[in-house]
Amino acid sequence: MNEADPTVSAAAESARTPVIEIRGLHKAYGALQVLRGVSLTAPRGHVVSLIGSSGSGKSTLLRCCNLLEDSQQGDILFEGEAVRWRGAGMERVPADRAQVTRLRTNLSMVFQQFNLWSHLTILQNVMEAPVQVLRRNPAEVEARARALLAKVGIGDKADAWPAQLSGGQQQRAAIARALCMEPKALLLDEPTSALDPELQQEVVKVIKDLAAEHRTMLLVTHDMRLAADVSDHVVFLHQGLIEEEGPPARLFGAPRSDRLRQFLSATMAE
Ligand SMILES: Nc1ncnc2c1ncn2[C@@H]1O[C@H](COP(=O)(O)OP(=O)(O)OP(=O)(O)O)[C@@H](O)[C@H]1O
Repeated sequence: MNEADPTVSAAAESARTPVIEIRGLHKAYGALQVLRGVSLTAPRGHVVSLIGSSGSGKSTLLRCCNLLEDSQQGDILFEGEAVRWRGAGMERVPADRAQVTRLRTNLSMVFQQFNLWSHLTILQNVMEAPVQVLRRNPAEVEARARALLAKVGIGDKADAWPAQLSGGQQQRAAIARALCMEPKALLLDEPTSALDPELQQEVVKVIKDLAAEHRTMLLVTHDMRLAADVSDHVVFLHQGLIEEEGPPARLFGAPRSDRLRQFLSATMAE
């Protein structure tokens, strides 16, 4: 690499900048403190999984990342750029609507319940936001949407309605929809939890393929095998704090905290 070339060093610097960085995040719903000072980093091309008991704050943390939820304290950085706030504490809200839009369109979310629009076909679902929100060329978006539907194995369902698809197919359509925004990262909130075990595997395969392509992903999951298989880094949350984190082999193979050991043995026993 030519260090003297400013374009080369700028590209290298940008590759090193995490897509998402959270520093000391606090979030409460009224009197309920859900996040109590959480920091995490999603480096470019890495998969970071959030695990923990029900109610530990995993989904809330994910939703705070793309500002679907407000937070009262702490920093959220997207590609090194800190979210700007106005107000403080329970009054704190993002100050810059354009920044919020930029962040949301670059951090595409996949929900547990798919959230496809029932009045649109599968192809229309995938094309809707790039065309209507990003104002991209419809013909180019359609070509990309069809390629993505083929990639997730439902190329023949483009003209079907969501209700005509199985849960696994709907979730794969939702992943294609998220990818069609050409986001910098995918935020996946328990993408397999609403599915029967045999349908989970279809979605697991797609997520593994995306991990193999080095897509940046933040994944909330109760599926420890999935977390172990796809993650570069696993974060165990307990009551709104990070109890333990590390590479999956270490975290699952040699957990250090009693709480993580208990959580893993209870989860494996299910
Ligand atoms: N909109 C809300 N209003 C009030 N309380 C909420 C809201 N959303 C979540 N909570 C509470 O915040 C806590 C954390 O919820 P969250 O969904 O983040 O947990 P989780 O770790 O993702 O749980 P699960 O694995 O069951 O999805 C829970 O006690 C939950 O009841």
